Amino acid sequence: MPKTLEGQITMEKTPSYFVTREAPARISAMSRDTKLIVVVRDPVTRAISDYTQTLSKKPDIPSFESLTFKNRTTGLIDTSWSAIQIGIYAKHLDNWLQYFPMEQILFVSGERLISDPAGELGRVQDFLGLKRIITDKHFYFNQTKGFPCLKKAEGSSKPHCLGKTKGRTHPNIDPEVVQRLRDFYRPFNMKFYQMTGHNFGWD
Ligand SMILES: Nc1ncnc2c1ncn2[C@@H]1O[C@H](COP(=O)(O)OS(=O)(=O)O)[C@@H](OP(=O)(O)O)[C@H]1O
Repeated sequence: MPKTLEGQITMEKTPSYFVTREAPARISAMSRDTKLIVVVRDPVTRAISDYTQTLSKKPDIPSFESLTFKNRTTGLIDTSWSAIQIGIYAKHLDNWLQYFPMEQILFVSGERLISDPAGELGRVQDFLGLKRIITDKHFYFNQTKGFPCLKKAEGSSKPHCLGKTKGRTHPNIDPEVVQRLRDFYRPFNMKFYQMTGHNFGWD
């Protein structure tokens, strides 16, 4: 990490840190004051999104339904499949809480980032002790993309949406499998709401 001067904030973005066992100890050893921001979304949608991304690179992989189960007949979920494992947020958070207090971690709702991007970024700015510079007036809803986009990209006067790899159409998944996954995640989600003091409304 580069040295941070007075009045500067250094940011680093690596999604996999949240689920990497060694990351909290290493980051804490570097700086105990580090603030951590994690974007979380409904773990079932997250798993399907994860699968959709892999499918776009390797079209020959087995179906989502077959990867979900260790044994489809008994309904035993394959928790070693990373698409499933990553969504057990309470377990990963437990690991971080061994090194960082809850006050240093902000969980951003992926759902609200879409429905109210300025509101969610308001929380981020407050958490970082920044003035609320980014507000509603910076966004518009792009009907073609189906997502909020920036009215002007940084250093440009043109609107800017996220790229093609963000906001892909998900495949249809057998509703029974989706329900089984909802049942699987419910207790972990409840624990996560308790730990964060925030109901993300996934159930
Ligand atoms: N404004 C806006 N525009 C487009 N997409 C948006 C936006 N806000 C949030 N999202 C959601 O971001 C999801 C992809 O982000 P990821 O961090 O998973 O992408 S990546 O894994 O780093 O490629 C992506 O997930 P999918 O819909 O599953 O593709 C989007 O739902």
